[in-house]
Amino acid sequence: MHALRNNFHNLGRRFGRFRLYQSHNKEMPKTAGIIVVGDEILKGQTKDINSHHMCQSLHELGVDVKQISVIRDDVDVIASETKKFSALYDIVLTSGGIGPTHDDVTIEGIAKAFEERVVPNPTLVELCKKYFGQGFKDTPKMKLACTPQSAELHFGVDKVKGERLQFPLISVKNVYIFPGIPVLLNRLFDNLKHLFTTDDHFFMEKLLVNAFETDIAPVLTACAKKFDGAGVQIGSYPDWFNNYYKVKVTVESANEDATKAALKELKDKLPQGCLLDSHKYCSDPVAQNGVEAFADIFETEDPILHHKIENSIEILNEALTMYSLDELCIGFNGGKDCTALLHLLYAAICRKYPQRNSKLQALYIQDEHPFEELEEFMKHSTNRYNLNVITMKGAMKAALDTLQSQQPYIKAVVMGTRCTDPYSKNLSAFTPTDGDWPYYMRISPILNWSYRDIWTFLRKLSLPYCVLYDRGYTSLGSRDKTQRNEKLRYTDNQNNVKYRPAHCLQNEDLERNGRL
Ligand SMILES: Cc1cc2nc3c(=O)[nH]c(=O)nc-3n(C[C@H](O)[C@H](O)[C@H](O)COP(=O)(O)O)c2cc1C
Ligand SMILES: Nc1ncnc2c1ncn2[C@@H]1O[C@H](COP(=O)(O)OP(=O)(O)OP(=O)(O)O)[C@@H](O)[C@H]1O
Ligand SMILES: [Co+2]
Ligand SMILES: [K+]
Ligand SMILES: [Mg+2]
Repeated sequence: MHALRNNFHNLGRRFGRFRLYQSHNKEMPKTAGIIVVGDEILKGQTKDINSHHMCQSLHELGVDVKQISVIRDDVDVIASETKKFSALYDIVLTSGGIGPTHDDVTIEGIAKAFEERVVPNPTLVELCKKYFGQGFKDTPKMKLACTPQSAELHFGVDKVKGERLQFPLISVKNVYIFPGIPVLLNRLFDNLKHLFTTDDHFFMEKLLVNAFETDIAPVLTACAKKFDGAGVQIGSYPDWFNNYYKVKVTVESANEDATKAALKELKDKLPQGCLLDSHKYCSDPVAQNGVEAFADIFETEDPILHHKIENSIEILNEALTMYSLDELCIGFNGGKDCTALLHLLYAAICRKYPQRNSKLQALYIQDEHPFEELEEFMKHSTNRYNLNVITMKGAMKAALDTLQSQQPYIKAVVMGTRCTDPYSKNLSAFTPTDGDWPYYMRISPILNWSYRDIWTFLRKLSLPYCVLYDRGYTSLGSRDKTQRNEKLRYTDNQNNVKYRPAHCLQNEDLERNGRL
């Protein structure tokens, strides 16, 4: 049975794309199954990243991964799963369980699947001798030199050094046995890609859709059905935190024309206006952080905001000449104003210090009852801008007092205050804190920006902002003292109460309507 299958494989290899696949004999991409072995994964003590890496790489190579199975370190379980996968898929990749200890039984399990014995492999014995010295045979290391009888060895070549890798990948029939340690697995995989390379290639297109999944499901279902025969797969992936679209729809197949046809069908059938223009959306605005880039974008469309941006950048540059990065922090609590400001400050810092190692410091005075969504957004921003967040609890004045004693080198706080904020009418770009506050220099680069300016800036650059602003909040304080803005309330045609996003607020004077 396996000899027969292997013959088909060899045939397939020889004739390129014309391969025979089990019951059907039409042209289909090569299939794969992945078996992840390890008690530690099932116990939640280790997170499996190996299958993810394999799936990514195999997909790039045109291999259709059909299944991942996570199983425990047990000879019989490994044997039965291997037998099943080996018959179902063109290739099988296993991860883990090939070390020297009692719980490493993958080799034994795979041998059992094919009714083979585990025997010393002469090449591996030689290698182990070189690596561990003569005496290794009487130690647990001997286990590393043993394989199922029909095993083949595949030596990778280190792409950088050009040398043969020390240890080979072991395969038995169509099963490739990878080590569980991620760096070893990745090294082997990346240096042995030719084993898995196919003539196929997946053609993927994506649509970013600003509509609820429930509303587009009928169109997706119809399209998936229509193009199923052509091997087109349609995926729908909601993103709860994206501010610009709700669902990413993917269209994919091994045939470029089929992919294009299905894409066109979707574009025609999805509701008007819900597709995001890919030219207007940037998925990684932080990478495009050049200060010049902002200016260009607004120059013709909004010359007034363009001028304000340039002015803000001048203030930031001045701040960066007055204070070192150690002496400076941004007051950042996830609010919209400091989100816009953070992007500007980050760009200015990247320009002044292109080679810097130090992180931008952010001061977060954490409320007793913060919004979960705001904290979530804080975490994302921390990663996105590589921030060093100094979190202080308690009332603002007291928190600043504590900051002074704990981090005495901080001298100035860059803030997203605008002159329409309470008590801020008479602030200027550099104003020390009031007499009854701990002494800091307050730097306010966006004082003269309007509410509208903030939203134009954030949305034009596709910057991520806290999702609460998409749900009717227009200004954020503590959870117990902040509500949605009633000006954004409406009832939809099914009589449900809904709120428009913050950027739709027309009358800017009502920004703080939801603040109690
Ligand atoms: C670093 C820092 C310094 C501040 N300095 C002052 C100050 O000198 N005088 C003042 O009245 N408020 C000061 N505040 C408080 C702010 O003006 C404002 O009340 C606070 O950011 C809350 O704004 P919100 O009510 O819009 O949420 C300061 C806040 C921070 C984070
Ligand atoms: N808890 C805090 N921790 C650190 N900085 C803060 C905090 N609260 C306010 N700030 C600073 O003061 C600025 C003004 O606060 P404000 O609440 O008006 O703006 P925001 O939080 O950015 O947005 P929004 O007006 O939508 O709440 C912020 O942009 C930020 O720089
Ligand atoms: Co504000
Ligand atoms: K889905
Ligand atoms: Mg706020």
